[in-house]
Order: sequence, then C-alpha cells, then structure tokens
Amino acid sequence: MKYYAIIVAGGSGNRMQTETPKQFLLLKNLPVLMHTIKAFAQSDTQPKILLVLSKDQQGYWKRLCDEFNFYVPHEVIDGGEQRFHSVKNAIATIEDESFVAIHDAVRPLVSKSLIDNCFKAAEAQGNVIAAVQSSDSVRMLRDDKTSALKRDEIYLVQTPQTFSLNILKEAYQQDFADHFTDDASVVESIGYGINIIEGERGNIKITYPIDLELAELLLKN
Ligand SMILES: Nc1ccn([C@@H]2O[C@H](COP(=O)(O)OP(=O)(O)OP(=O)(O)O)[C@@H](O)[C@H]2O)c(=O)n1
Ligand SMILES: C[C@](O)(CO)[C@H](O)COP(=O)(O)O
Repeated sequence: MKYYAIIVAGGSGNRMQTETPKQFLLLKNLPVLMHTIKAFAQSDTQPKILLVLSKDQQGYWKRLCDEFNFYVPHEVIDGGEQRFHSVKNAIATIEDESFVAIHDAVRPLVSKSLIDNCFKAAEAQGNVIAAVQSSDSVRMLRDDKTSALKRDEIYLVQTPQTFSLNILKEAYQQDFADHFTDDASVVESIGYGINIIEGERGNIKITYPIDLELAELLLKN
C-alpha cells in the first residue's frame, strides 16, 4: 500500500497578524513548517510528502530550505483560495491506490505515533480523524440565546485527517461550501460516517500569537 501526507501551508495567517505567514515563523529556531514536515518524515509509515504552498510563497520557501539546510524530500503543489482548494489541488496529483493523511502545516507538534496510528486506523476503517474531548463546558449561541451542550458529546477536531484516496477523490469533486472547515466535513457531506481517534492535547494549531508562545513551551528540545 502507498501512503501520502498532504501538508497544507497555503494560507496567509490573517488571525496571526504577522508580516511573515505563520507557517514560516521560527519555533525554537526552525520554521514551523519544517517541524511539521520532519514529524511525517520521521514516522514509521514514511508517507510521500506533498507540500501545498501559495504560488507567491514558493520562492521564499526554497530560500528557507537553502538557509536551514532542509533536505527532507517533498513535492510542492500550488495552493488555492481556501484550504478546501489547496487540498483539492494536492489530491488531483495522486493516482495510485493509497491512504492519504491531510495535516495543517501549523500543527507542528503532532507526534510520530499519532501519525502512524492514524494511517493504521484509516486502513482498517476507511477514514479517521484525530480529535480530543472538550475539557471546558460548552454553550451554543442560537437566535441570541445560549444553551449548554453535553460536554462529553463534543469533540474538538484536529489533523491528521486520514482517508483512502478513493473517498477523497469522490468528496472533493463537490463545489466548495462555507461549512467545509476541514476534510471530514467534506467527506461527511457525501454520506460517509467519520471515525475518531484520540488526538493529542499538545497538537495545537498555531492560529493566534499566544499559540506560538505555547508551542515554544511545549516543544521538547
Ligand atoms: N487557502 C488556504 C488556506 C489555508 N491553508 C492552510 O490550512 C491550514 C489551517 O488553516 P488556518 O489555520 O486557518 O491558516 P490561515 O488560513 O493561514 O489562517 P487565517 O485563517 O488566520 O488567515 C494552515 O496550515 C494553512 O496554511 C491552505 O493550505 N490554503
Ligand atoms: C482542519 C482544522 O485544523 C481542524 O480543526 C480546522 O478546521 C482548520 O480551520 P481554520 O479555520 O482553517 O484554521
């Protein structure tokens, strides 16, 4: 069986509000994206790495690779307008029967074991996404009223999100919809049930400046 990892790094990081997009910011003296790619390269599964970058950031990435002597093999693919389109562009380049893990470039603390367990579980069940249960109480706002939700029924979704290629090819033929915030929502909308594997509390997504500070603290030397 063949294995692929699609690392999506085609975003502009508006919420981070830094001039340099967050995937290139330094985390313990190495760009965030290099930590993420290394995690996949060091996994037992050894997936082929497809890196999605917006066209206008590809030159910058090449210069960073030279500067940091970063030689992990990977193929660069053009990003799209939304995360959905970036993933779709990468899927279009894969042809062989395979399992594909899709991962946010800005989740650099993902462990090798979570990556391997996601591939194993997806092979057994067709798809799996990493998620953790909420440790906070949760409320829903609807029509100006808030109401409590049952916390143990709520999962906070992470990546990797891992699928067989044929499921992804079918799902990503759809037009984009605003509620497609991750790959599971795209796959679910054509009728597949989504399986969950226990994620990692440390597998944070760098979204706001405080997340980068947290990642610095969490990253082992
Ligand atoms: N057109 C896009 C948008 C996002 N992403 C990637 O999807 C991941 C999760 O997205 P998010 O955290 O929202 O990143 P940004 O879109 O860059 O951030 P923001 O929403 O704050 O602008 C990131 O690794 C991001 O680079 C992508 O590949 N292509
Ligand atoms: C895919 C994701 O990381 C799962 O939590 C998340 O949905 C990405 O959302 P964003 O708004 O693109 O950051």
